[in-house]
Amino acid sequence: MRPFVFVNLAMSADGKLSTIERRQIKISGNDDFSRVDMIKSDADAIMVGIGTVLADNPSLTVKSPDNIAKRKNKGLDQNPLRIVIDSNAKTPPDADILHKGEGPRIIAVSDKAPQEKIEALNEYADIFVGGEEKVDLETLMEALSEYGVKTLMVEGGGTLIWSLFKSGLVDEIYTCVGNCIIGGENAPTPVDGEGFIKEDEFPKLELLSLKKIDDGALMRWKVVKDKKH
Ligand SMILES: NC(=O)C1=CN([C@@H]2O[C@H](COP(=O)(O)OP(=O)(O)OC[C@H]3O[C@@H](n4cnc5c(N)ncnc54)[C@H](O)[C@@H]3O)[C@@H](O)[C@H]2O)C=CC1
Ligand SMILES: Nc1nc(O)c(N)c(N[C@@H]2O[C@H](COP(=O)(O)O)[C@@H](O)[C@H]2O)n1
Repeated sequence: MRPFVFVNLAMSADGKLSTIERRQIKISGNDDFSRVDMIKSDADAIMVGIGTVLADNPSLTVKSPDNIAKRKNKGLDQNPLRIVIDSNAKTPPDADILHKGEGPRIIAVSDKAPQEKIEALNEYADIFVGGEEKVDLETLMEALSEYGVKTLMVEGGGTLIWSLFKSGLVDEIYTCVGNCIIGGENAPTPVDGEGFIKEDEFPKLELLSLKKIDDGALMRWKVVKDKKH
């Protein structure tokens, strides 16, 4: 058993998540930010990689008072469970994700994470330990399911999204294409990592919807399971 996993990302018209300096930038507009807040507030949990925490210092909180009120009325915490994939326990103890907003957090580390760093983070978050070098995402998903997580939103970055696709752990992906060009051959893209080589390994997608949003476009894709092309 694992949660339903959907990725949400914003990329430039030339397919970049950020600049070569990995600096956080606004790619999508206000309507998209409202949409993201809504789907985040409907999710049981939200996940990012440590690369994103170090680059952007996100809080991953629900921002709109209406969305917060809706969660509270359902008896939920103000924010979904926030999860960082962090093999070496490098999350800074003063990171916004650990301090801003109410609600539980999990830092997922691998067996090689230093014990003293785990203990420091354990003051603010539960710790999941699994995987020799990198976090074992499959085992983590099973643990999240047992924890009651039915829907999991993944906010990036490209390295984590690659691992999830490689392990067949993505069900849907929202791609917001903003009206800008970033460029840079080493700038992060939605799916980085090693990349698939053979055509029959490419995850196949079905387009569920396509619409204009702000001055860009929003696509919602379903990952087609067990179909090779
Ligand atoms: N435009 C957008 O929607 C978003 C953009 N970003 C951008 O993405 C960039 C950060 O992305 P990345 O550097 O790719 O970092 P990332 O956020 O994908 O984190 C990857 C890191 O997680 C750790 N990790 C542990 N276990 C892992 C596993 N099993 N699989 C994969 N990673 C594992 C590794 O240390 C790895 O380097 C930043 O520039 C950020 O601004 C991030 C989120 C959303
Ligand atoms: N959906 C979306 N659109 C953009 O234009 C973006 N730049 C991002 N970036 C990611 O969203 C996260 C926001 O964190 P906060 O909760 O607002 O602190 C952060 O991880 C950015 O990388 N997303």
